[in-house]
Amino acid sequence: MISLRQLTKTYGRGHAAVTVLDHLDFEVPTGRIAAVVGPSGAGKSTLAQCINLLERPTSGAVVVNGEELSGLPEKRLREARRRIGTVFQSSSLLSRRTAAENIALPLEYLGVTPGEARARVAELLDRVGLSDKAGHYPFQLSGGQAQRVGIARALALRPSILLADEATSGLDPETTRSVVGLIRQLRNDLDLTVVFITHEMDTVRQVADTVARLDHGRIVEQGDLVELLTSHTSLLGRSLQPRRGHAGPEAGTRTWYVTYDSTDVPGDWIQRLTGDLGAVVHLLGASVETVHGVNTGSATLGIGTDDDARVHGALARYGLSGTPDGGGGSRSHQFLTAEAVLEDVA
Ligand SMILES: Nc1ncnc2c1ncn2[C@@H]1O[C@H](COP(=O)(O)OP(=O)(O)OP(=O)(O)O)[C@@H](O)[C@H]1O
Repeated sequence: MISLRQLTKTYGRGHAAVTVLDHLDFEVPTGRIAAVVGPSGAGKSTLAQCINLLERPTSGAVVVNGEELSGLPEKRLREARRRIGTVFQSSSLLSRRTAAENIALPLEYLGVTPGEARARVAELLDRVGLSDKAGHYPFQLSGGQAQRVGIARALALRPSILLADEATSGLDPETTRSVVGLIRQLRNDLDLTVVFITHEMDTVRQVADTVARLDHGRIVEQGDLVELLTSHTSLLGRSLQPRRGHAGPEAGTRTWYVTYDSTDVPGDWIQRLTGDLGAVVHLLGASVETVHGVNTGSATLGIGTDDDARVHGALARYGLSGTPDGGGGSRSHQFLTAEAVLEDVA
């Protein structure tokens, strides 16, 4: 488990002082993957550096499995860092070392014997599916393979916490999916606690158990991923929904923005809604996906009735909530982009 207690980081002094993390409280139980999202400048990188103890917090505590690491003297801090493995954005491999030699680096610093290091590196290469790339140099690896080597290196010293700082940023969607799958697999196998810092909402939906939104140096909203995705009142949940466009309405219909507001929306809800309302229901756009076994998503409909109360009632019957276009819905009821929602709240 990792626990951040009243974590504060201030750069500079006096009039020039900037408080980037402001008495932030955050906890990730053992074996869970917590995504941290937030707008540019919210303090995500600073948070990552305080978690892996590359930066000392100005005040507050970083506690791992009950032990406060942030207050340790320098020598013990070096040892404490071993409990937190970090994967960075560009895997930051040394170009003159092979994949195996890069993974061995933390073991060499620790003074592990060459024989032990070889065995551990072979095991780690196997875990990340790259046993056949041991002798390859970084320029001979794809972006996804390099990131896998970075993950293996982060795990070399058997940390209990894995910190991923924009670890999939810059990777294509297919490679991201495979790296995310690996992280979830490693979490399962090694009971890792994972803090996954990212600005990519699509990745959050694939990787996270829980999501926290950082803003102005504090966690301002957090929750279980599926609960957030099925809550029409959560701005964070809305910002997690995929972005999409939709077709224009046909004459005689009104546009409705509909979200899955329950974990058991029936698959044939559009058909049932049409029957209930006795009116046309045109599908103008939709994005539905299964997240951790639950169907979540949103749709834009053109509905051929002006009886809003009946539409609200019918939607609620199937675990959906909706807002008609121009029907007094606030901006937050429309499908905003992730950035717009995050800025809206800022
Ligand atoms: N060493 C430093 N000295 C002074 N200010 C800093 C320092 N590092 C970061 N900051 C300031 O802290 C704030 C948060 O920066 P940080 O890089 O943590 O945000 P971020 O959420 O990671 O942003 P992005 O998504 O754009 O990378 C910014 O206003 C930045 O200028």
